[in-house]
Amino acid sequence: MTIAAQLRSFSVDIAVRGSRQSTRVRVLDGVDLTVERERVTALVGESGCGKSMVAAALTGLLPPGSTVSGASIVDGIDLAPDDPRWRGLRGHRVGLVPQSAATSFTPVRTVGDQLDEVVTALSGESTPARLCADVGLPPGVLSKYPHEISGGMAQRAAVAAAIAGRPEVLIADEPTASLDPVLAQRIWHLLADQAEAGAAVLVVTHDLETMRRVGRCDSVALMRSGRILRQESLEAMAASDDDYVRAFTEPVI
Ligand SMILES: Nc1ncnc2c1ncn2[C@@H]1O[C@H](COP(=O)(O)OP(=O)(O)OP(=O)(O)O)[C@@H](O)[C@H]1O
Repeated sequence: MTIAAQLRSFSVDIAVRGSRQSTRVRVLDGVDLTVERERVTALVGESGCGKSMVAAALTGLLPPGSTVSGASIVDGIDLAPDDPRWRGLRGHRVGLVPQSAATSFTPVRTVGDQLDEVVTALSGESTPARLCADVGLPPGVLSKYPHEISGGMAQRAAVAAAIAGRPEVLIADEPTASLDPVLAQRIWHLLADQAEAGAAVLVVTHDLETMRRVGRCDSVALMRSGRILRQESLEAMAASDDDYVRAFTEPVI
């Protein structure tokens, strides 16, 4: 298996502005994580432990003014947060399904126009209609504005946009958060298909159960307080008798 993206001893401090002065807060603290090609890796952990920051670190989208140490390596390149090469990588080599899918679309243009723009910009082989079909969206969605579709539909449209360029690394931040179980399974299958086609897929999720049922969870990285506690197979993790670990695996195994 080949590593497609990696964080090595990666720490991030972000500036938090108070009413009088700003302070720096450590949000990632020596994170080690590997995301391999042809595999689906789940990133789990309690709320606020830093999962979205990991997604941001691997897509060059950390908050402005962040100070980092360690390495964030994508496609073999060690990239600082302000490296201009991120622009060329995003979409083509690294795709992101953001946590706030609905707000990732501009409100003033139709979903179809925006997907069309993404396909053109990325020289993608698919079409907006085919991408919609892939993620289980009815074709009528293409003529709608983002405020006219449900949160779950926006979520699927965001997945469609992220896979338009067939990125080698696909990072999805809670892609099934506002979906019913049937649609959630469909999205998991879709992500598994991307891995099957060779992509390295990292999914931030609280839904290991559906992931396991779909049968595609090759590795689980467990976070707490800005650190990765362990990264291993779901079965290996389930064998742990640590209370924090069991809280994530017990409902699943
Ligand atoms: N823009 C910001 N300003 C200040 N603090 C932030 C900002 N974004 C995130 N944080 C803090 O960074 C830490 C990590 O946040 P992050 O969103 O990565 O957590 P998470 O594990 O994804 O949480 P959740 O599961 O609730 O989405 C948290 O303590 C959060 O409060």
